[in-house]
Amino acid sequence: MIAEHVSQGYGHTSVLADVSIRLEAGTIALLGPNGAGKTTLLRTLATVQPLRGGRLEICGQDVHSERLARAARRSLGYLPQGFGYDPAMSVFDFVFYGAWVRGVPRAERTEDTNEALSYVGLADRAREKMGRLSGGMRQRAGIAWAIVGRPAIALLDEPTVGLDPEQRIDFRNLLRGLTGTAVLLSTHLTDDVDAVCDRVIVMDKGSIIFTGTTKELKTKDDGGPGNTSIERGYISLLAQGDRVA
Ligand SMILES: Nc1ncnc2c1ncn2[C@@H]1O[C@H](COP(=O)(O)OP(=O)(O)OP(=O)(O)O)[C@@H](O)[C@H]1O
Repeated sequence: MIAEHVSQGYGHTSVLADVSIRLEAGTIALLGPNGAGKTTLLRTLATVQPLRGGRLEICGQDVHSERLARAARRSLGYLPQGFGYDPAMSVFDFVFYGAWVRGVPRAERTEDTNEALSYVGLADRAREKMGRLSGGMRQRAGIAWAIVGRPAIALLDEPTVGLDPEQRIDFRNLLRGLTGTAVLLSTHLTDDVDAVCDRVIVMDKGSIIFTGTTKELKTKDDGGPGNTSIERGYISLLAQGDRVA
């Protein structure tokens, strides 16, 4: 996926300005303070919100019309923050519905749903109602929704929010297994970044202020506030932005 000079907003408010990114197989963290524009960027890349400016290419196809966006969604798994679900729906039906939304061919939907449920360790809970799952299991069902049919790209908006430490470790192991998928993971938690991400994008005030490897982010550590090298590197980048502004 390639996004070039993308701008986005709501009504008269401009949120993203001149954002360019390239996603390839591997896990990329999207870090940024509240209101930086992470959700807006993920929604834009997921083609939920049409571009205001710039260009979006998904799997080699320039997505400049609703028809092309619909076709591109076949290659995209998008898990919104606090995703909605019908509590009375079974886990199987929830993920199966994800396959339908994505346009997975009818003949492959059941097998793909079972595969995604096995992947996230919920095969034995397939008949359970969504409303009866624990927070961690519900989040795993969300991941199954996002990866059913093995999309080339998975866009996950704060998937570790509300998970306890053990569930977060589980989640990281799941992500490590998603080889071949380009995963963009929005998070506030810098330990998630160190544990599973190859690359990091840092956003602030609607712009990208850093793109690089986790190792490169650590070199921004200036010994200031923060508990880990990544956290200090991240905080120092945000502070530099504030000094320039
Ligand atoms: N539907 C909307 N209508 C108007 N403004 C919005 C809407 N959604 C988001 N915004 C504004 O866009 C800006 C970016 O919000 P966004 O949710 O993309 O940031 P974020 O980095 O995901 O924040 P958080 O970490 O809190 O989820 C904020 O100023 C927000 O108030």
